[in-house]
Amino acid sequence: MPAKPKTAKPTHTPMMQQFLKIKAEHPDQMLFYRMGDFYELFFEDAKKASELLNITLTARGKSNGEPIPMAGIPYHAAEQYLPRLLKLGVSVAICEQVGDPATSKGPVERKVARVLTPGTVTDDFLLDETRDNLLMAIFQENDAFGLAYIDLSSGRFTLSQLENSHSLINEIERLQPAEILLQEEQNPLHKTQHSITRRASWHFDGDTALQLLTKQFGTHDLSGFGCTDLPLAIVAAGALLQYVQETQRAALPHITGMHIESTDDGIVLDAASRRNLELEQSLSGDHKNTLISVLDQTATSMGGRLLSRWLNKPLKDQNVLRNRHQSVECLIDTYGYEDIKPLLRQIGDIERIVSRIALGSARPRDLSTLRNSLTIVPQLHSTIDPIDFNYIQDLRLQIDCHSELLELLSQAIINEPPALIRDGGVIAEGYDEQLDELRNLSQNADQYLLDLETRERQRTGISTLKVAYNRVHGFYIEVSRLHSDQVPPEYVRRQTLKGAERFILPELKEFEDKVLSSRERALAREKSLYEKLLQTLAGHLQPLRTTAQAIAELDVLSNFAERAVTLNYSRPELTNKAGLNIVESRHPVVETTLDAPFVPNDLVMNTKRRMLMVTGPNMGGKSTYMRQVALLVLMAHVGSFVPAQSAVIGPIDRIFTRIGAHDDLSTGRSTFMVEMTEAANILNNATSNSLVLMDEIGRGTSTFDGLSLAWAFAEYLAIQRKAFTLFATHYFELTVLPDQINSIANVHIDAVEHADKIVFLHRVKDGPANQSYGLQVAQLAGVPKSVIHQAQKKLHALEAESLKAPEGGTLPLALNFEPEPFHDPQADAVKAALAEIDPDDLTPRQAHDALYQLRKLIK
Ligand SMILES: Nc1ncnc2c1ncn2[C@@H]1O[C@H](COP(=O)(O)OP(=O)(O)OP(=O)(O)O)[C@@H](O)[C@H]1O
Repeated sequence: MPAKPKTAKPTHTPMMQQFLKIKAEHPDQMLFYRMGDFYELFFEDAKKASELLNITLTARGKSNGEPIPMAGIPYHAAEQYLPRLLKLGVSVAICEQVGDPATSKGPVERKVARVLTPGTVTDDFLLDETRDNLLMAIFQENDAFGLAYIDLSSGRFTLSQLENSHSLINEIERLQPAEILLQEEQNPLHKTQHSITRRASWHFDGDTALQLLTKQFGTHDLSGFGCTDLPLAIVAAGALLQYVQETQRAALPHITGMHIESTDDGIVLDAASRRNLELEQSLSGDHKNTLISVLDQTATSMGGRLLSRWLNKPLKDQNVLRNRHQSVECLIDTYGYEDIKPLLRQIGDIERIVSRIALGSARPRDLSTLRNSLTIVPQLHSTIDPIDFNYIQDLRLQIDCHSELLELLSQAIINEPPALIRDGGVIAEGYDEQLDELRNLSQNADQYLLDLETRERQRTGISTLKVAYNRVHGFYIEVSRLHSDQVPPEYVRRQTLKGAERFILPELKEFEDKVLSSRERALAREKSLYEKLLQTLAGHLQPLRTTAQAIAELDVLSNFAERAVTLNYSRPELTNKAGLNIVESRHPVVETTLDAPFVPNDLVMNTKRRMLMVTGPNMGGKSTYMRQVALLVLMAHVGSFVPAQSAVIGPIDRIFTRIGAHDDLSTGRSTFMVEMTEAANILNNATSNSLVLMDEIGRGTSTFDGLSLAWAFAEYLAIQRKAFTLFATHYFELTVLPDQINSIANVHIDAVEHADKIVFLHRVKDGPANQSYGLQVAQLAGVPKSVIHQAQKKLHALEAESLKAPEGGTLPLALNFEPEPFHDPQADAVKAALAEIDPDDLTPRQAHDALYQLRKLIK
């Protein structure tokens, strides 16, 4: 909730009135109000900040008789607190003192200098270098949605139009925006964990959007961007641009156009599949044991972010993918990746630096990093030169040396500049004559003062005379009280202390003015040179950005090359012939976590073998097998090599997964409901080019219902949808399906029983499994022996009954057992022994012995 200060009343101090006026303009942001060396927060903002940041809540003055809640943070600590607030989805308005306190009547003039919101920050310390920071706007009309999103720190601006809320949720899940703009009264997201900013309806207007966008891009209309038939997306883009302009309060020269994204470009992965395949986040919620944790050894943060974008948007275009695969192969063959990597490691985040240059907020170290990075480019060129492949050579051309800029930066910025331009010391000597002169003047002051001190000591004969400086009195001459009567008449007394007296000289005063003003002038000169430098650099945004993007791509490709060599991946072959033929495939993540060797497995699917019914013991490796196929297909479609000996992959349009069961508490859906919703999506949308993973569908309900549903789903997918489906199940009844439907085949994961124990072979073989080994696995898991014993009895009874069932009725389900008490063999033995004992017949000695015997039975 935004802070709601009461309307300004005359009872407020002038400063509080000023605060309330500014706060009224920023009701949705936490207002950091600068007072001297602190940012102060008042009213609700103070309470919220104290809670979120764990800072002390105090009070200042009174409002309507009540103390005003207040909390504060030192201004230099803001960089520690701001990221925490933004991460929690809180937007902040930073209000600075702009007037001079010395000359102000009443409170010093203040203005909001910056508005920081989770989706619009671009400062290094507020961003996660490994991921894009996206601001998204959504506009809804009936069931359709216009979507626009921007990564402000790269200027990448993208639009799309979506047909239903399902696609919208998928896009949000894929993009993970830091902040979402929604029209006030629209609520297409219901409960969401993303940070939402509500905007008034008039921000979502078609005409305004058109005007704003054409003005920003300097175009007559938007036809050049190919979005004229995307009216909803344009509305969203307009609302988004308006918000960015409002929060940045600066020109946005790096936002030069928009890119239209169509869901047809890539392989569609819905939100559930994205989660199930653990691409960037494991099911337990962390980064460990995810696909990206295995695949990402990129050398630059730009490369890391590009890899993440690629993984989240696998492509269908086989030409682009072949280029990537071929590039990876060339980088391996020439060992180019080995030489490129150490060079790339020395390259900074040019992409983000360029955006900060565009926004005028680049810091001195951004410029030195840019300079140091550009210095590496010639070496990078000579490493790439021998690689004889067009695609790589095109990248080389895009990576420009920017020699002019490099020279400019080398001359302008000192080697290791300070973090901020505020105190100067950034511009190098020799860059600007005037600056050098002013600096000389102030630097030579020390020598002048030493000379003056020596001269005056000689002239007055006072050997303890000193020349010194303080902020109140400026430069002065100090003489001990003992000698104060020896000072010459032109000394003007300034201050009398206990043991000393301080004087000034007209000459000293004159010098002081000159030095101090030269310092100020040097600083002002330096700041203006810095501004000019930023402006010059801003004239080269596009070529710099092209360089950054090409470096990022080269990084990802050499990363793929290195991963392929290190992890023994091979180049996939993409064909137009439907099907998958994979030899000796492995799970890219599981294989890195095992101590034992991973057992590789083959997979053959084609138009005659569209569905594989996968059976086998629990823990046998069914889920692993199915997931590894999906991951391998996905990896091939981002340009990576794959963990297999060979892989021939036909066209794939979507990957669907229905794996695992969990309650979706945020939307109030039970495990079974989640399972059925995901299954419904698959049944409705899978095509003959889709890859579908169905893992133990139906287990969330009664056996009859579950089996019937699984059966019907399998039939529908095989006959109606003709999708390439891996269907793992424990319902053995389903293994008869291949007899009825030609395109279904049975495979099973092998296991053997050895000395009463199950041994998992993890090997996929043709045909159905002959046993499920559920009890053995339960035993392995530590289920008490008595329970296993009881289960065995039930199992035998069930099997016996099922054999008696009429022909075709293989279901051992219609059995009606009387509930039986559980038997504990130990308890039975003790009971039997006790029954044997007649207490009246025992001597004390025999009773004692009997007790010992009984005790032994329960060991
Ligand atoms: N091909 C393999 N090579 C080596 N180990 C494997 C292989 N496949 C699976 N495993 C190991 O077996 C474990 C269980 O695999 P998985 O979860 O895939 O079994 P499952 O058959 O799906 O079990 P359940 O039916 O209980 O869900 C994995 O965590 C992994 O450690």
